Amino acid sequence: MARQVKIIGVQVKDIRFPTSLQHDGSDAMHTNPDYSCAYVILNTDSEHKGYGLTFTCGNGTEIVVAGVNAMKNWVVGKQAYDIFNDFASFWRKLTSDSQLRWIGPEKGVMHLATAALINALWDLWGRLEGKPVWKLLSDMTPEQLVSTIDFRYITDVVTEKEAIEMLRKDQSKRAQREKELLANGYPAYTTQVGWLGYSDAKIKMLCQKYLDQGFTTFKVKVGQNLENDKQRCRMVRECIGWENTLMVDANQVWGVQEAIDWMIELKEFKPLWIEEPTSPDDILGHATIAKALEPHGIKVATGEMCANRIMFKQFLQHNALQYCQIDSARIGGINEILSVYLMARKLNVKVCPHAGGVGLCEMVQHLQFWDYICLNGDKTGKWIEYVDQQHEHFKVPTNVQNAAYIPPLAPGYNTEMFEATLKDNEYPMGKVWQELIKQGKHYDPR
Ligand SMILES: C[C@H](O)[C@@H](O)CC(=O)C(=O)O
Ligand SMILES: [Mg+2]
Repeated sequence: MARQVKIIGVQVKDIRFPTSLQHDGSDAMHTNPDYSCAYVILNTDSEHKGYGLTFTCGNGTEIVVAGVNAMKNWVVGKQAYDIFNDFASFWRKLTSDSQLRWIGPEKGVMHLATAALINALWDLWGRLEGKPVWKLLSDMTPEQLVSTIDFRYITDVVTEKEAIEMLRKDQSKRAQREKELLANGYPAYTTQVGWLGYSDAKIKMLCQKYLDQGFTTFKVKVGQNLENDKQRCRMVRECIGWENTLMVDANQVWGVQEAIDWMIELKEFKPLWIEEPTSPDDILGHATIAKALEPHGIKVATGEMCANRIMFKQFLQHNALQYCQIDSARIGGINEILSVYLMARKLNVKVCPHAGGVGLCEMVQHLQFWDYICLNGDKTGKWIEYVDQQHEHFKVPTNVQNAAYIPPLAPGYNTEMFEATLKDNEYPMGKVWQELIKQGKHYDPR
């Protein structure tokens, strides 16, 4: 019989890191991000807690915090296993609250807040079972796994029955794949060389650093200035050579034709993909770009700002992406992300998770490990993004060795931050922010 563990309280904090000071995380659209998160702590009547977060870029985190506060009554007072044993129904109730859904539905701030809460629930579940989340997922029967997913709006691409069949197909291979993954890890690519605000000297130094660490796949930000993009791509190619892989990321700055024209100018650098070439909502625009760039050998990647499974469904249905970049904190947490993996598998599209942000590397690895063990079994031409930032604030940070993510063994979703981090980085009263505000050094949009 399932244990009785009651959720007795939800705390949510606005945690920010002043990354804009060094231009860490900068791109053509987000020129001054302060990597931040709405950080959720689920208190229970046991010794266990659950920790979850959703990523933000600084200002606005307080709105996501308000979103979590508006939803927390769905969780407080509930038995954790009542949620886990009928997770899809709980997820649907949370995202379909008859009043709150008007300010979504299933998108924007409310869906970020959903992700933070749902991520905390999965962390709690992993801790209660004494398993890292990737293992919790991988040990589920196909029926149990599918019972966590709300299939509303996606059965025209994948039904529950088909999902169970897909998962059953490779059930006998799970143990061998898990062993292989624990031994070799999962390939990572790095974006750390590519933030748009970095100087040439810093980019060259970082290329060498990550080459020395064994990385063979690198991503560079583009889209602000064509001549500057050419110069930086040339410089990065000179550092990493032509045998290694380069991707470029425009973070939505272009219109459709502009994206095509700009990328034809950059094709001499042989980028594998152009990421987020245009508005994240423009499915047919992405399809047009993908078609136009196909003869030039450039694929389209997107997903870090894809609002929900329905948008992903249409991107996948319309060949609007060739690399599907699920994000662990953008759509409504693991339950919804699993449905995207299932659709991508059915339609034969590669998933390469997005991880540029706080805690995203920590979380998203679990999902890709599960995909490898239970669904896909193939790592060829796939990577998990790796950015080398804010890991020191997590109790169990990512472990990337020789450009491969090594599966964590600690229970949970790797989302717990140190107490000192929460105290010092809480916005605006934490020590870090009080000092910056006093010195006038914090980001000011004016
Ligand atoms: C604002 C974030 O750093 C963003 O640039 C991340 C991103 O696009 C990526 O990692 O990809
Ligand atoms: Mg990106």
